[in-house]
Amino acid sequence: MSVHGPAPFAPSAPLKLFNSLTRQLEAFQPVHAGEARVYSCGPTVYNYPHIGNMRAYVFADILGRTLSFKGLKLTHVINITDVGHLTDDADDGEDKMEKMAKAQAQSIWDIAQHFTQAYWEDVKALNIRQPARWTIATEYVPQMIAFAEKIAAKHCYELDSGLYFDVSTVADYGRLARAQTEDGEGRIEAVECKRNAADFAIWRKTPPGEKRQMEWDSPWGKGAPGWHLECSVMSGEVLGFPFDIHTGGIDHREIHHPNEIAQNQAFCCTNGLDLPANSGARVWMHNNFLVERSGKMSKSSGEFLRLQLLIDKGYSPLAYRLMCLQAHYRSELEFSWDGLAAALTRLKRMLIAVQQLKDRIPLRTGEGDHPQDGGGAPSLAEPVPGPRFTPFLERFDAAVSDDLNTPVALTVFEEVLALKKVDASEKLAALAAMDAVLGLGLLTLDRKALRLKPKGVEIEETEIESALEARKEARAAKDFARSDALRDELVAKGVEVMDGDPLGWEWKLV
Ligand SMILES: Nc1ncnc2c1ncn2[C@@H]1O[C@H](COP(=O)(O)OP(=O)(O)OP(=O)(O)O)[C@@H](O)[C@H]1O
Ligand SMILES: [Zn+2]
Repeated sequence: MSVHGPAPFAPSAPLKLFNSLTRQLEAFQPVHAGEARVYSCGPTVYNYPHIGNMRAYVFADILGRTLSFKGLKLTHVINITDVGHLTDDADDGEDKMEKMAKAQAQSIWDIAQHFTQAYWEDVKALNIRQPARWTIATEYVPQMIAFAEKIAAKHCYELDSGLYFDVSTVADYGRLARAQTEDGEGRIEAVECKRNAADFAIWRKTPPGEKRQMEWDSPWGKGAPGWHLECSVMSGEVLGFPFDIHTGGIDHREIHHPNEIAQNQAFCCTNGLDLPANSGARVWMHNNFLVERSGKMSKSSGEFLRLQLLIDKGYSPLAYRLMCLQAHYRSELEFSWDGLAAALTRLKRMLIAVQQLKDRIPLRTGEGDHPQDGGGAPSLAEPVPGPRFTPFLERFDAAVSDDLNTPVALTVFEEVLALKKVDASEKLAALAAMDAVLGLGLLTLDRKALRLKPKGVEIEETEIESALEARKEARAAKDFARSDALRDELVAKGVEVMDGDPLGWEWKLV
């Protein structure tokens, strides 16, 4: 225990997470004491991610940050699916990657590389922390073959088109899917001779006489792994079964994750095949969809919203991050431009308040008015909020520990932001502790980052500043005709002048 100043806040609220497999909130119990091992289903890199896809990774990031906040050593893995995901999750249709490669007349490897990069750029722009490992599906094919070989005799059968998993060989198949609907699987039997409609290919053979761009030798002939096999293998390989938490979008509750679970049961079945003990992960978590008025945002539907479009229209990606945090991850979130604009305004208010607070903290040693710093410079890196902030941090902790209740956590953050007559350094420290979970980056964010220039606007910031300066002079000289003319000129160039803006933004691009 330190004798110098207050001890750092230690979150102690019990962490409860909603487990889709048991359909209840459960107290989080790490498999390995003091650790949290998390696997998130990554994108299929046949196209740009849309902002709905990115909601899944903002959610996984908040989960990871919360686990770190709770003092657990986090190992987070996100995969990149560059082979094997068919156009229909239920084992039907073409490989998404092959289809795109044909349409673009490019190699699958180039397509994969291009869209993986695009996804990583969005990850960065949204302040999503880098996972411990990105696992690329095509780098794990030998392990996939080994996994399939281990379960083949007891759980699989071979058809001309591939090696199929017999879902009747495991207990309680599809339990995860039934968590959402009781209507049964409702799948289309796409392949003749399957024993059960829900059976799925864990290895797809290359048809005779064909050559695929991505194919590997296997005991079942040349071919490619199935999408579900990939995630079972990469998660088990890197994190070890059972690991703590498996995440994905809510669509994965229907087919992808039930199939992963069936494979994991087959692979882990040392003591029978029961669920949830053999599902491979202790907790299965799913984020709900980002929807538009017309329905779920989907890549397959052609037109979709990319993060870049938001940026082109002048919205900081962090406004979208905040929009995600304003909803609970298990609620549907409807995207609207108005909603995004409101999130941006909220973010601006937060940022201005943080900046005003920072302005109150002297940066140099020896200025004497911060005795609690022991004479050193106030350190943003090692914040220690004093006891005044403990009740707030406790409420923040309770909110995020309550199945990641970010909407409530945000309001606690804003309450602290609004506190008057408190020590500025301590307040900043409390905000830093909370922002480490929210990931808005408010302590280091520059104002300019929130004043992005929409693509269509050609005016430069210096030009705006000098017009504003000239306008100030005109007003001082009571030349209101000139002041109005300057304002109108700016409006014509897409700049709205904000006279009397309490936040001091002065202008914004419209
Ligand atoms: N509209 C959405 N809102 C939230 N999460 C989504 C949405 N659509 C997909 N996801 C999730 O995004 C992640 C990445 O999905 P993936 O790249 O496999 O998309 P996809 O299934 O190919 O595309 P789509 O379903 O959009 O056509 C998955 O966890 C998926 O569940
Ligand atoms: Zn997956």
